[in-house]
Amino acid sequence: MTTIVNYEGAVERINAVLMRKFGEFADTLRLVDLPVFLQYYAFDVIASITMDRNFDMMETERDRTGFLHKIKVATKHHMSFGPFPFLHVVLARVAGLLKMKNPHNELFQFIAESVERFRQLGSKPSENQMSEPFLAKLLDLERKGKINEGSIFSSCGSNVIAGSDTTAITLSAAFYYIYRNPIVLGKLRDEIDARERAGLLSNPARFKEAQQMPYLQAIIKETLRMHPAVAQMLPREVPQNGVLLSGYKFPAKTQVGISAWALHYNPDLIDSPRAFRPERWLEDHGHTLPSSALNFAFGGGSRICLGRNISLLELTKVIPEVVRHFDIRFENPDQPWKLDVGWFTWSSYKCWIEKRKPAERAV
Ligand code: HEM
Repeated sequence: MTTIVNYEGAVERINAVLMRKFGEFADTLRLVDLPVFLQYYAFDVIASITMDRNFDMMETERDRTGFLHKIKVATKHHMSFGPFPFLHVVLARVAGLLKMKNPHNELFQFIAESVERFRQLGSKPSENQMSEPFLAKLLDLERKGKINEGSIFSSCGSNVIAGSDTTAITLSAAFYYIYRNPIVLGKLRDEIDARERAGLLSNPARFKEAQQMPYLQAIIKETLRMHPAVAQMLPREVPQNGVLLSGYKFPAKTQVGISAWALHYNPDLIDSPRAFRPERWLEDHGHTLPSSALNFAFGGGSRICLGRNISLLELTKVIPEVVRHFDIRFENPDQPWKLDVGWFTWSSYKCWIEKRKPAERAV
């Protein structure tokens, strides 16, 4: 987590844009497609952390680069053909014959421009950068001969592809659950206001301060349990000599795995799995803490998500800021959100953003 705090400046800069845009939405009474807008946010923030540049998606309120759409198309493709890896070779040949472009070409172009810019700057962060971007660290490793240019491209590309939709989906779920549950919203606001009064919460919240807020952290855990962004089974290959799992013997090279959704909603592991109850993660609640198996949104073992701490930095910083200053009113409060399940579990809902009334703030 210590290295992650290096990226706090980048997150703060992008959060300031989000807060300004929310203010504009409130002033103009706009009905907002929040999950889509949060995708713009997540793309801008991960690009800023990685390359000290952003895609200006929030400012322009559109998928300016087309990356968002292309990543969605690519993940739908992986969803359909992932279980049949041999088909990738055939499809890649067909795409080549049809002269179809790689959907990630523009992203690699964007990365190439950023690498070039950093090389010219001598890897120095720009003036308004409070912290060292990920790319500067990669170029440093390259200079020391530890990685090559291919690794720089794949690392920056992975950050954007793996770290944008996932974080946006989790944030959309967090706001959905918080604002659909007035008791949860009230408790979080009490925590925020009390900390602010005690001088323990800056404006905007520092990561270290918000990490010390038990209810906020319980909300993040419960959101990741209720709505893991990756819906697919996370596959692993059984090693030589096979393996015994739950009394079943699996031979070497068998693909085994589980989806976080199957685990997180397993009634043998958790009471009322469909209820959003952050309290279940709080130790002083007189019950046993949930099993660590219910913490599988980032996967596990040697292939566990490499960006989990970055996304926890983003969630921990942005949720209290929004809740402190804004209310959310849903277009269809009596209907559940719509879900689009593929590789990821995208959600869809519209809402009005409203400024929180000063009288409600006990500060
Ligand atoms: C809430 C947000 C996120 C969720 C729910 C999430 C979820 C996941 C999951 C389920 C995996 C597969 C793990 C496994 O097979 O055990 C994964 C892998 C990965 N994630 Fe994330 N992720 C998130 C954010 C990020 C961010 C922000 C980044 C980059 C900055 C990132 C980078 C990666 C990478 C590089 C891998 C591949 C790791 C490997 O195969 O060794 N993720 N993520």
